[in-house]
Amino acid sequence: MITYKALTIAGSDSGGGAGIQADIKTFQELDVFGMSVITVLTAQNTLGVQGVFPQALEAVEAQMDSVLSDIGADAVKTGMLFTADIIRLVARKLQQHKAQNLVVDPVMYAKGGAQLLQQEAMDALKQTLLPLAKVITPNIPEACAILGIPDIHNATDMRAVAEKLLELGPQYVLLKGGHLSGTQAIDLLVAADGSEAVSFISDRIETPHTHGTGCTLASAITAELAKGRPVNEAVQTAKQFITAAISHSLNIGGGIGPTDHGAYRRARLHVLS
Ligand SMILES: Nc1ncnc2c1ncn2[C@@H]1O[C@H](COP(=O)(O)OP(=O)(O)O)[C@@H](O)[C@H]1O
Ligand SMILES: Cc1ncc(COP(=O)(O)O)c(N)n1
Repeated sequence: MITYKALTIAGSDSGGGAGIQADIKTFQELDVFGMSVITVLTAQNTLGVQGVFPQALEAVEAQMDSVLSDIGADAVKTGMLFTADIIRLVARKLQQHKAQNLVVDPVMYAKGGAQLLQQEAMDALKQTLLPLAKVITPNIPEACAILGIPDIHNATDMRAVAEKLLELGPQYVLLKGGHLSGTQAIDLLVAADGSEAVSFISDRIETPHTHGTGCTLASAITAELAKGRPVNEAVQTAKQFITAAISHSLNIGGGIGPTDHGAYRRARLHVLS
């Protein structure tokens, strides 16, 4: 029986691989009841982003009030927010509704390069949203853009970058290493309470089809936090989930295909049967 509830506040990806669609699929696969607040509609496919349509602030506010005043959420994730006004509104409403277990994925670019956060929204992200987060999940280019430093190119530099991000106020930083080269995909978790840094390592899978991997990882963390799991365990399950999804990624469309959100469940059923 599903007893836990998770909310995603993010952009819609018409192509189904990232954004709200990836998040809801992931919540469902991890046995958590999924809800959504849509901030932006994107016209998007495997080839790129053809259109970006931010929703009216009243529409974002009304969705948040509807969901959080009645159903509530055990954990909340934010993804594509696009404008400074939407970021400030979302931060204010999260505080008003005393949202628990907030995961902030500071989405800035799509895999094809399209901009998913306006340049002038960076300050609002840093000042209003990151300090509310239990976990933030930047990839390396996002982490370096937030800090205003040049991109890093090796795993040994990840620790310093992740620790610098803690100064912005989140309780945990999961710095994702998917953008580095090398035979492994390494993500690093650091905590503001001074506990040991932990690396989550998988083999790097040779595939171009990684559309939505960041959204999927962050929503899997959110689902596990909704169940009351500690952050370390939530990230561990999420890393297994995304690794299975990338291992079975889908060669659909003519560009960067999505991952298979059902692969983790099927692998577990196979082991259990
Ligand atoms: N080729 C790959 N093989 C295995 N894991 C990967 C690969 N690419 C990314 N990952 C993992 O997918 C997740 C998303 O990572 P990343 O690509 O860095 O973020 P984003 O999707 O936000 O750009 C991370 O857990 C990362 O380690
Ligand atoms: C609506 C939306 N949100 C987020 C992403 C980023 O996707 P990724 O997980 O590949 O970084 C995207 N392409 N579209």
